[in-house]
Amino acid sequence: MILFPNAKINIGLNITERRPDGYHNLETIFYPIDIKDALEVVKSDKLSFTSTGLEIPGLMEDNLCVKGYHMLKQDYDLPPVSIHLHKHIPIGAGLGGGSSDAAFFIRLMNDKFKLGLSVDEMTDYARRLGADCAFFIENKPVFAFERGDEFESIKLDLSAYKIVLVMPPVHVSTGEAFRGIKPTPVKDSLFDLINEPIADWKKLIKNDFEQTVFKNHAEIRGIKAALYEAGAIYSSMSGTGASVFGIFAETPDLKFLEEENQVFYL
Ligand SMILES: C[C@](O)(CO)[C@H](O)COP(=O)(O)OP(=O)(O)OC[C@H]1O[C@@H](n2ccc(N)nc2=O)[C@H](O)[C@@H]1O
Ligand SMILES: Nc1ncnc2c1ncn2[C@@H]1O[C@H](COP(=O)(O)OP(=O)(O)OP(=O)(O)O)[C@@H](O)[C@H]1O
Repeated sequence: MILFPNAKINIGLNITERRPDGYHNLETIFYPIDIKDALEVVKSDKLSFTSTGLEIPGLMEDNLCVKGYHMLKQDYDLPPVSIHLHKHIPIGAGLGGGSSDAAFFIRLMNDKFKLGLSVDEMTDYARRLGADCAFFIENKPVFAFERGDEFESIKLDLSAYKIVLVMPPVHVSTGEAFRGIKPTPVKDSLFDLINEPIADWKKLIKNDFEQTVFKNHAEIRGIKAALYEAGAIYSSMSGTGASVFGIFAETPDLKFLEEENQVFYL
């Protein structure tokens, strides 16, 4: 069975308080985008994981798909499987690529082996693999809060716009981005601000990680400025970075960025 895990962007990201468990409460809007991996799982005589495409850092057993298999195996009588992942979603990009693979793995195993898991049960399993994973079970635009794994539905459709995603040759780890963050309670919730006209988002909707990540990575700040100069209605770093997206009325000419960066016209 083959599925195509997609990436996400964060529209707004406010870190509101530090939690006793060492995580942070935050507010963000998760929005699915059309940059995808390919994930295949077949029955096998032993568990294996292989990948092609982008090199995935870390050991095979640390891959979130393999962690997902061992997690489900504790509760279900699963046969060994061969997992193959073709990695296309940029890594360490703030695009949730690994988290998406993990969530799609849960969805695929539920279908393939008829585990009978509900959406809520799959979401609970996904939460255990990472704060970003749960969103990808339902995989639709949502307002997320707490660790980023509790959701309120929203109506948000950006299909009338052109979204461009720029990925510089830089890797920002989630842990690095959280270091130096000062949690700040929000005055106006993103749940309300997202309903404001998109032309007002530039002054209303912020990503708190920009203040810490831009300090060490001026090139990421530069990309955001370049997207606004190219006519973006709204631009922001996604998640903990390093990718930056721009929302345009028409497809912009960003050839000057394509030399040093991966540019995705979505
Ligand atoms: C910040 C976001 O990128 C927004 O999309 C995500 O919530 C991060 O989700 P993620 O990459 O799945 O993060 P995890 O792998 O769960 O956590 C990595 C590290 O990020 C920090 N972390 C993550 C999420 C969160 N709400 N608070 C945190 O403090 C913790 O130090 C944690 O050990
Ligand atoms: N299937 C996977 N794909 C990519 N990375 C994975 C995977 N499984 C585990 N990882 C590990 O997770 C780390 C972060 O991966 P990911 O690409 O999800 O980060 P990200 O795009 O910054 O996501 P986020 O928005 O959640 O911060 C990688 O450096 C890698 O070591």
